[in-house]
Amino acid sequence: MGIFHAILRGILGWTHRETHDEREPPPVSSSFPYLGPSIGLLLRKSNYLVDLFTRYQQPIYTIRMPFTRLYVVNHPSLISASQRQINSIAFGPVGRDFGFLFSGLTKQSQEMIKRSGKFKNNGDYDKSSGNIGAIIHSYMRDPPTLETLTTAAVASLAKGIQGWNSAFNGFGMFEKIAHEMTLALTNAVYGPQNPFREEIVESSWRQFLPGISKLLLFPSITARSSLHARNRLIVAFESYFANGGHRQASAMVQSNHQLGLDFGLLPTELAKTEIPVCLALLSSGALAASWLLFHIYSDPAILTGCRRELLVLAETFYTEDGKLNRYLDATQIKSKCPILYSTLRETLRHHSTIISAKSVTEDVMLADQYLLKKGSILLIPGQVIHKSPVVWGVDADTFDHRRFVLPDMTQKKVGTSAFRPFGAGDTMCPGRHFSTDVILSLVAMIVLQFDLEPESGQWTAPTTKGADIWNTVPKPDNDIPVLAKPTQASDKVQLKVGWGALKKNVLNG
Ligand code: HEM
Repeated sequence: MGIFHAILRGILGWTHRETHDEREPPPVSSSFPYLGPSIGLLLRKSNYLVDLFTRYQQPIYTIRMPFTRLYVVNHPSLISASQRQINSIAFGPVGRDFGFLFSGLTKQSQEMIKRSGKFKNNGDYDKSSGNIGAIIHSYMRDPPTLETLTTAAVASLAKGIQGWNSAFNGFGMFEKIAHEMTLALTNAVYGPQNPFREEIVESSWRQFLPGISKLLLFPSITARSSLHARNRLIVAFESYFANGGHRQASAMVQSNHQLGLDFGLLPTELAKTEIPVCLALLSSGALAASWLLFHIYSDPAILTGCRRELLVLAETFYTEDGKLNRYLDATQIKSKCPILYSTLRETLRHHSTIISAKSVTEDVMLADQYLLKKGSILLIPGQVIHKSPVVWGVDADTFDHRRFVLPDMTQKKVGTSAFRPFGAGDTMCPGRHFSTDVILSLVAMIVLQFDLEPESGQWTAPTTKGADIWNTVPKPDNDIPVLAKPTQASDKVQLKVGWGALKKNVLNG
């Protein structure tokens, strides 16, 4: 066994040296080339890239994996350079293949989509043509669409939070927030026939997610229950479209549906194309909101600061029957509540485990310095840059809720080569404005109405060892059971939250 091990190691080491061009980024050594990094990534996930940076401190390096090279970029100037080379370093192929993998589209449907002329020669999305990515981008930057979606999501959240008085106590905080956010986001996007209103659809979604990382290797064995859950989701979306649910939905869903018809997809295949949309919509917002709540409620100074500025913003008024109410226009939170907004940005900086992944589609020199070979994958681990003392100062590792607040109480601007929770460049998350506004609205509703206390009596940050590598905000290993007590003030003054200035219908609604 020992000899076999030594021979294999020798062969792999030799292959590694012989096939590495010295103009490429320096290789980082592994006691077992090819296999060592695969195991490291499998076990340590995004933390593996942090470990390698801590050990080698390289601005860019090469990892050799079976069948591919990974170039890992850690320095802001090289990150900027890579973001400028959008033709030779593209997200599209990685994103498209990942989308195909977890949506479960048949090979035939994949070919129909690839041949549709909606992608550029390098496999990247053609933003000028209609494809799912391009459609989401266009709607998410269209102010009337954003307004309609955010209004609907905030209304749905307000309704959900109203029910907390009786139903919340004893629930896990992450689970409860995931439920409220899932309903709010999907109600906004899918309209009155939203499939996620059925409990079985929401629970199938949660059952499907952990299987995504296992889809590459023998999924029928390793991800069996996850695949069953995905089938239930596909059936739910198929009947949603068959019943005309999309006709009452957001314009984005209608355009996606039309696109599926243009591709010539059969109804079941067309239903599958909603799986990547749901993944983009649902995978990070609830986790970000929950971590934000954790930081706010575990530190009295943050809670006081956020609550105070929200109370200043909320307008008090009397209803027709003479009752005192308070109205919060959630469109104002980002600009008028600098501490809350900064705490959200710090939460994203502190917790984000984003690894931006791009395909190298032709041989290219990065910053005139490093050769990147066609067919390789370029990775930018957000965690390394988000915790870099060079970028953020000596306290880069600590949580400072005022990090983004300037002395005049405006927000500090930070470029996307340093602050990357939403990625950057051409493929920067199109849902960032929508989700930021929805998260801030939800957290404002809770902060103004409830005191959250952990059942254990002490706030302890959960570990995240089991979080999936593809997720940009990590899932905790265990939930935090909490008690939600209405604040003293909320007994006397009823709160209403809406998206937009106080309207007549709010008074009696
Ligand atoms: C806190 C919530 C969210 C976070 C942290 C987040 C983060 C990200 C990140 C890091 C990327 C990759 C960007 C890159 O590699 O350059 C991404 C892409 C994307 N996100 Fe989000 N996202 C969030 C919410 C949303 C929502 C609500 C939507 C709604 C539709 C959405 C839609 C997308 C889409 C479609 C892409 C792919 C973009 C492309 O390929 O061009 N995201 N997101």
